[in-house]
Amino acid sequence: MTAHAHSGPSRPVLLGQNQYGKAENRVVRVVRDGATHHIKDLNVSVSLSGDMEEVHYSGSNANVLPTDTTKNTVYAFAKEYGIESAEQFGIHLARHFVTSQEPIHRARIRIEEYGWERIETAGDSTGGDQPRHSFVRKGQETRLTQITFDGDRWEVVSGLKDLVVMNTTDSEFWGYVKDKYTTLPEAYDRILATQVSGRWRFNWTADEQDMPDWETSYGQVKRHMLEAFAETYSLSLQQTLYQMGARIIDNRGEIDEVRFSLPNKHHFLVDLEPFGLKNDNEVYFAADRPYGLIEATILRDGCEAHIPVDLTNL
Ligand SMILES: O=c1[nH]c(=O)c2[nH]c(=O)[nH]c2[nH]1
Repeated sequence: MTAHAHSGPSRPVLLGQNQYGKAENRVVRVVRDGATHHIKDLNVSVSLSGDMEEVHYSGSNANVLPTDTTKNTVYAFAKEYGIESAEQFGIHLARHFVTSQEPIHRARIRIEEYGWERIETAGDSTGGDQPRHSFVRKGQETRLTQITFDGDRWEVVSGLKDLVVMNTTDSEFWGYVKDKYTTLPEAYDRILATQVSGRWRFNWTADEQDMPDWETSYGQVKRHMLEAFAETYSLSLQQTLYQMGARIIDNRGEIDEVRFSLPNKHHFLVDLEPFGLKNDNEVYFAADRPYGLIEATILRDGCEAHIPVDLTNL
């Protein structure tokens, strides 16, 4: 029996509009111009249509370019043609699928682009040859605060969430424990990216004490956090986290405790060798899950921890 057999003669079953492809290919392309890096970060969805009746009716795949191949093409083209703009990249892809595959008559490429800005560190304005490989994703983070008052003492915990940052070099991860389940290759030059969720507790507790300037404090905490992220040569996200907290404690006397929850947003180098292409730390697959989750509190010496371990409880 064929798949398009139908029960009654008066109501034939017909295949209507159909399309297929790989959706949401997350590709990050790094261009390394000496110490100055440039990045493009896209979410690319491929949808193809054409002579696809047979695969629906009988299951014959003779006209089907696998969706897996459309994914590979996205990554290979990121290397071969680069990503000048989302439009240019989409045009290359659409043209390729329609002109190289006889059964494919139409290609629709949808692309979302995530914007990034450079993290400017204090050194940038003075010296010309600062490394420039640190980025913060465009769009505002969400600023948070919690105030508690028991009629006597105040506790103010402020923070932020959804501040996304990336270093395209100066990050390694090696020398870790290896047991019989360990397969992770050691990395000597990897991307380090995270979506910062942080909380910091002010030591202002009594009305009589000078109240901090909350606006200035927030701006400076964020600045120190970003500078520490950009300037730390990282051997682990744990080390970077500690540096971010330590910079805040060292520079902001009004704060005694900082807690971070940092998802390790993994960027995997795509193997382009099957396509005869060398991936010289240029094309990455940005995985959304699973992710490592690195969390810790950094305290001023002699102070007690009050921020809850689970930041969602604050
Ligand atoms: O910075 C990292 N810390 C880890 O604990 C870890 N574990 C892992 O698999 N990759 C990483 N990266």
